[in-house]
Amino acid sequence: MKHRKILIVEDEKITALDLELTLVDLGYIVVGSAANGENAIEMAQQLKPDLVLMDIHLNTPMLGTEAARIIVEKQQLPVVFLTAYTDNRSLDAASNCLPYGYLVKPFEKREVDATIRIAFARYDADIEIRLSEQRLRLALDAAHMSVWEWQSPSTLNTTNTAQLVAVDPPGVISQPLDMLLEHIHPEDRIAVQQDVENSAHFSRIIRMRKSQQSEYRRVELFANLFLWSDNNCRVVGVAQDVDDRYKADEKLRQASAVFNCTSEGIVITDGGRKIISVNPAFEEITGYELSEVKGLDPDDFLHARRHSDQFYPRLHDEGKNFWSGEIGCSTKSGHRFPAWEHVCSVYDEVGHLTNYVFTFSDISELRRAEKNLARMAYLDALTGLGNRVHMERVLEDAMERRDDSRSSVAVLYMDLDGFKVVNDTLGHSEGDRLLQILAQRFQDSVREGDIVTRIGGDEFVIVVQDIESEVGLRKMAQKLLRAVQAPIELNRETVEVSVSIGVAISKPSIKDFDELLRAADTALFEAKHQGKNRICFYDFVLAMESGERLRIERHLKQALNNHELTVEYQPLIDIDNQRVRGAEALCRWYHPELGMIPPDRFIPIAEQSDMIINIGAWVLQESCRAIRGWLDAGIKDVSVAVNVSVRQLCDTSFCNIVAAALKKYDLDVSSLELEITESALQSNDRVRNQLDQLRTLGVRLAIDDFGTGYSSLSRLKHLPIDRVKIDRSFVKDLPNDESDIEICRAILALCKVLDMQVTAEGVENEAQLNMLRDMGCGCIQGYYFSRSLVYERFIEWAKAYNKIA
Ligand SMILES: Nc1nc2c(ncn2[C@@H]2O[C@H](COP(=O)(O)O[C@H]3[C@@H](O)[C@H](n4cnc5c(=O)[nH]c(N)nc54)O[C@@H]3COP(=O)(O)O)[C@@H](O)[C@H]2O)c(=O)[nH]1
Repeated sequence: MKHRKILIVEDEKITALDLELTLVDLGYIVVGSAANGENAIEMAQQLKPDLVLMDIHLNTPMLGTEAARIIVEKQQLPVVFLTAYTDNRSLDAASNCLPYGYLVKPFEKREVDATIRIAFARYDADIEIRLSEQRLRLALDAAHMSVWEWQSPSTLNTTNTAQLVAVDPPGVISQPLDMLLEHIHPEDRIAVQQDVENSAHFSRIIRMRKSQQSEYRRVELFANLFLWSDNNCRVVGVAQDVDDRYKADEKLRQASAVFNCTSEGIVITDGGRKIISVNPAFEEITGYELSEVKGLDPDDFLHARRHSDQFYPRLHDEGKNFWSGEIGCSTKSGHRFPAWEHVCSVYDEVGHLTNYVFTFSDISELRRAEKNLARMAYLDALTGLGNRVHMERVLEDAMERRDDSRSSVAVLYMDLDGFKVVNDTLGHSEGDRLLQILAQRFQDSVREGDIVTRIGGDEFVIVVQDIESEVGLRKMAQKLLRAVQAPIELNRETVEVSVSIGVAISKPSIKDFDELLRAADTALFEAKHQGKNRICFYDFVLAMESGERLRIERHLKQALNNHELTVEYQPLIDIDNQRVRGAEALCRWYHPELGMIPPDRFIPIAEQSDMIINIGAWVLQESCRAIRGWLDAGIKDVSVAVNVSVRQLCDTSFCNIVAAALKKYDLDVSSLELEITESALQSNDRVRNQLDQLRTLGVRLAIDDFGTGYSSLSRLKHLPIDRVKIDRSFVKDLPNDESDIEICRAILALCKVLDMQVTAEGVENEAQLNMLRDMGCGCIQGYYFSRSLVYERFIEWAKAYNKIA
């Protein structure tokens, strides 16, 4: 206690000297003596005393209390005031400096000693408290904690000004509770208020923010309620910023939920791949429990094949730290399943491998679905047969194999005859039913290795591999013909259809499957052309014809532009008045190199593309131009019959084309007749609509080649038809063939009832003419009268005929 340094501040020199002597006598060191406040502040800084004895009433501009305040503020030195008398103002000012004692002049030595000793003792205790507070503050700071204190909880309400002392690094926050509550998230405020009012001890995590601008952070409040000795209640607690921990916990909780609830199996191992943990999905998928696999390497029991020795080292070397891929896995019962697995390595903060995480899912379902999809991609949904893609695959494979073994492959290309009629008349569901029944019949008719496919609409292709002989193939095709011919029982009706079959056998000259298929298609085309319901094999002649077809197709595109087409007119004779009643317009093609190409060669080719639309429109124009010319040349009451293909009728602008041609040449609608084949009439609704429109326009319609198609005589009455043309095949053998006679008679009789006119075509001799006239046929066309004539020749011919007749 002694040898402590003391600074005396006293303006009365004698008092100062007396005090100094007393202090020295008591064993203290007097470091200096100041007579005014300014000196005192300076000396306190330079001499660094342990205590200042300060006269309250310095007789200088700066008061002792003011000088003491500055010294305490700057140096936190203990101050003891010296005073001879004390007024209240001086005492209040002195109290604000928190002095460590008062000495009243004149001093008693013992009193001086006691006061200074007490002052030092208190000061030392304060230092201790300050140090411990500092330590606490540092500890709180390190723990992200604040201390808060609040008095009188019994009077708590938000307007209460009770003080809350929060030690919040770096400083102490002191604010009323309602202000503090403002910093608490609205949803947490009531709970905090209730805790403070009602609980002796509580802890709670709340959301709090430092200012309006800052974000809410999670803070954990701990508090205890104390009853102070003055009977006041206090709540004292700490608030710890746990936001980072809370977020980390939240992530852990989420990770744990994923771990427990995901449908993917998860295995966590240590760095040596010994299993530490597995999730419920792992147990569900594999049937193993954790206790059974703990400490095992997944490669030892889960993976059907171990990862290679390089696999794990490569995982680290490549720096990706994860791998994904398909792998075979086994369950506890030995069942194998395909799995999609992710392997991920985990490192600590210094880069040491600590864990592996394996996640995997059973992808058996996916693989099954993929297989089904693939199957569906090759399957015709309606019939269950393979589809075009399947057929092409099979054929391609078979052709490739043929290269190895020199065996042959055959394709039977089949197209139903008359399927459209069934579809249009009985409806699509009956059409579908028919296709299903026939698909089954085809299946039943072939051998096991033969592949039956439906490649679209009513087209079927059968691929026959390793064929033994052409004879066997022919037999097979005939069997198929018969299978189709047998009556088919649908839901509403029993129907009969037939099929045309084109057959092609692979030859060394046929390079690929596409070519083989084209060959079969060419043969099919020929089968249709020859009258349907038959088999046609692709051979040399057909190859030539097909080559010719390609040539025609190529040249035909230019024929119209190159003015190679012309129209000729074959007279139609009215038997009753023996006059020319008109002509049929017949298209001719004179190619500069290929020569004259007859219409039955190029028209079917034009009909396979839109070329027929342009050619047909051109023939119509020419025909109208011809009528106008004949009228102007004085040949009255003639009309022209123009052939119209089904493709033209499907073209929605056809009616307008007809109307425009008539208008252009100022013709009456009666001067035009359109000839439509029976099959065109049965095509589809679009065609029927066009025919109705043409009818409304006033154009007359005729059925060409009647009897060769599918129209029954009884169906005639439902068709928008004015004239029927008896096909020349029924005329050819008149007057000798009984059945032809019957057919012609029946057609004529029915047309009479239905009030339809009749033309017989292909009349080549007088006997045919006489018989048809006797049967009541009104109009005749044929070589007997004339072949087709060019426009100018027709004028001469018609004038001459009318004169003679
Ligand atoms: N869509 C279109 N089709 C057309 C057009 N021009 C012609 N054709 C069709 O081409 C087919 C063949 O016609 P073509 O070689 O002209 O033969 C016609 C006549 O020459 C022939 N005929 C006439 N009388 C006799 C005869 O006494 N004997 C005999 N052997 N043949 C004869 O008949 C054909 C006319 O037949 P049709 O049309 O059925 O009345 C033919 O199908 C034409 O329709 C065209 O511009 N568009």
